[in-house]
Amino acid sequence: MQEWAAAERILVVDHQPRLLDSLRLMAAGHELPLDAVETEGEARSHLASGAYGVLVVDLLHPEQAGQRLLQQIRADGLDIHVVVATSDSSQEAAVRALRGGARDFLRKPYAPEELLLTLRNALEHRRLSRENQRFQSRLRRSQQLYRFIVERSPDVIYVLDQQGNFTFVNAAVERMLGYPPEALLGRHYSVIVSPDDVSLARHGMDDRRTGDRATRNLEVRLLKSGDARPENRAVTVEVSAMGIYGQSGEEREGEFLGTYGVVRDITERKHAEALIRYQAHHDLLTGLPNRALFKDRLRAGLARNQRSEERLAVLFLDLDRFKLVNDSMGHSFGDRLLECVARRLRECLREGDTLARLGGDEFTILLPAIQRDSDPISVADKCIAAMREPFYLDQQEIYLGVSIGIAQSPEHGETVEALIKHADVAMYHAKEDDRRHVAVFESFMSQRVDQHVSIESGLRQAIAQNQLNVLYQPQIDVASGRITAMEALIRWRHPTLGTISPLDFIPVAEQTGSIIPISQWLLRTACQDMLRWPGGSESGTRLAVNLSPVQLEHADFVKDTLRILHEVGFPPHRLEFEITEHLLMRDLESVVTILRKLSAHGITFAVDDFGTGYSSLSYLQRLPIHTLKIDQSFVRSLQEGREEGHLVGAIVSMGRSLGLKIVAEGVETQAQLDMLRRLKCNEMQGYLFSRPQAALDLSGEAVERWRSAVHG
Ligand SMILES: Nc1nc2c(ncn2[C@@H]2O[C@H](COP(=O)(O)O[C@H]3[C@@H](O)[C@H](n4cnc5c(=O)[nH]c(N)nc54)O[C@@H]3COP(=O)(O)O)[C@@H](O)[C@H]2O)c(=O)[nH]1
Repeated sequence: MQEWAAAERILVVDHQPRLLDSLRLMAAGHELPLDAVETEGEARSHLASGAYGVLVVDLLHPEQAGQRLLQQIRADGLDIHVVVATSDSSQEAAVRALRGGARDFLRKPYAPEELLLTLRNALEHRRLSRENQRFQSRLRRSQQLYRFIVERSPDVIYVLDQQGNFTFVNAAVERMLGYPPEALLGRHYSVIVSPDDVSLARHGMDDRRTGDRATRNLEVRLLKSGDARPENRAVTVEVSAMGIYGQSGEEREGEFLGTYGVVRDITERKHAEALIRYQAHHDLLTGLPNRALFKDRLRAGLARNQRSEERLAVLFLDLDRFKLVNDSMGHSFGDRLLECVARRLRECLREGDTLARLGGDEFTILLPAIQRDSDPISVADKCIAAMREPFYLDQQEIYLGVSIGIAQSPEHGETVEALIKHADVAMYHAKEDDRRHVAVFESFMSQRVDQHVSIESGLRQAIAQNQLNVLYQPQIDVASGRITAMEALIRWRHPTLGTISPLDFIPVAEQTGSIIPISQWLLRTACQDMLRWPGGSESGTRLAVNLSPVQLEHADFVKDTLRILHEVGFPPHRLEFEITEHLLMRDLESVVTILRKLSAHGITFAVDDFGTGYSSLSYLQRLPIHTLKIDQSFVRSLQEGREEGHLVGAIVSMGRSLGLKIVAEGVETQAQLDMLRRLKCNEMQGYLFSRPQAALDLSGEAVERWRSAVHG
């Protein structure tokens, strides 16, 4: 429908020119927006402009123009307030006029005041009508808006009656819970509430309170429509609800009418919250508890133990050689390996125990109630045995190993921090125990850890700052007095700690990976020294270099070794690597492969500390072994008639039968030398001949001293 302009005009159509003139005068005097025309044609063209809201027409216009104009207005549906002015004073005329669409009727002749009043009323009526239309239209728009908002709301909006039955619910209920709104109308709200939450919902969904006291964000579980069991179809929602009370009109003021509420699906938020909570307490890679959760459980365990006088134990685990695998195989491989490690460790534990990953390759175990002192050690042994088994990942066979430190409460600490720290300290000790890989905390260990820390940080600069040097100790053929080999032994002159034994820093270097650059530096330096040494060019004098198991696991070990020999110009057949039996306990197959590769270039191998490790000797035939070095402990206890004498004799004859050279280590006395000679062991190394010496000290004079020691 047409909107009327604010300033609507009045059109008067009459065949009496004098009347029209007087009307114009009157209109001008009263500032009425009035136009007066005489003919039907003029009237039509004025009306066509759309500017007229009131028409005064004489029905007795000579050519029935008034009738036609009325018909036209009706036919076109024009919203014009028509006032009929006629001299026909009959009642029928008035009725006819009103039927014809007129709103007012004026009898002619009329007084100007009468017309003026009628026109003012007409204009006022028009104004009120326009205002009403505007109001209606605003109302319609706002209703549409509210309907739009309510229907499109992602939240369920509902109204319950006094009994708690739905009287309104928007379409969101179908999206959220699958019920068409009409299916819920008239039904009690409890039909959609999870059975466990019905009493909770009672306080919220049909809450009679209003304002600040009304229910806000009450968490309940609603049920999705469907046949599934309630626990499978619950949706967690947040309900805000309040009572509705009569205000005026139909209802009594203050009368309780029902409840109005909004329901928001917070499933995703709950998931996000749960995930955040989970992330805060778990290691995302392995899914194990993290440090925070481990500490919580340990704290709870300690509190429980205080009441029950039970004891608990903390095991601190650090993987051996993980850093090497991670560096050489890449971090994603390392990550997957850690997942396998976590699974394997988990299988070694009982239900109530906690296995946590602290980060990197460090894990902790909480044994909350130990019965016997030996329980933690049994668990540790189980973990060590499990970790000794190879891992198979991407068609690769990986050997790791683990070292475990143990601290028990109350004897090793009664707080979370003390127990974890002491288990950690014991773990460092376990790392150095090449055989058992497990250690229970003892107070002296703390000092060693401080030293360990300064060794670890100092090692990084040791090469660059020229703090490393090599000493040499000869191996002598006592039959000929000839030096058969020189063993290179590393030393570290620490700027504050003084000279540090390789026994103290080699294990740290192995753990941190710095053994690789250190060993490369030693090989290069020793080869260069040997070439410079006056006796070094004596044909057949070999250079003996100790090999760390960690070096063998380094992917480029063979390539790097051959490169260094080539760069220095040292003949490979003069190099002998000393390996320990413990190395063979790890992964014999890959050790065989690597040793054979080097052996193909002439490099020889000696088994160091022979007799202290591997029980099976079958490896001697599989590996390219050239020399057996009888461990110092056998030599030290060599005394006439003691069992070790037979053992050394057996080693010598077994070695001979395999075509191996036998070297006795740690020979300190003439008596030992004589015994070894009688046992047909002619190659020896030990303080009796020489302590390890710097390259410069290995003069011809020293060599003479050794020869005289041999020949007495
Ligand atoms: N991976 C590497 N390991 C190395 C390297 N250099 C040394 N080591 C290993 O460290 C351990 C301790 O070595 P060190 O303190 O040098 O002791 C050696 C000799 O000094 C000592 N020895 C020799 N003769 C005697 C003796 O008559 N009595 C006595 N009490 N000790 C003696 O024995 C050690 C040599 O042992 P071995 O290697 O088994 O022949 C030691 O395990 C070294 O292997 C290195 O560069 N890399």
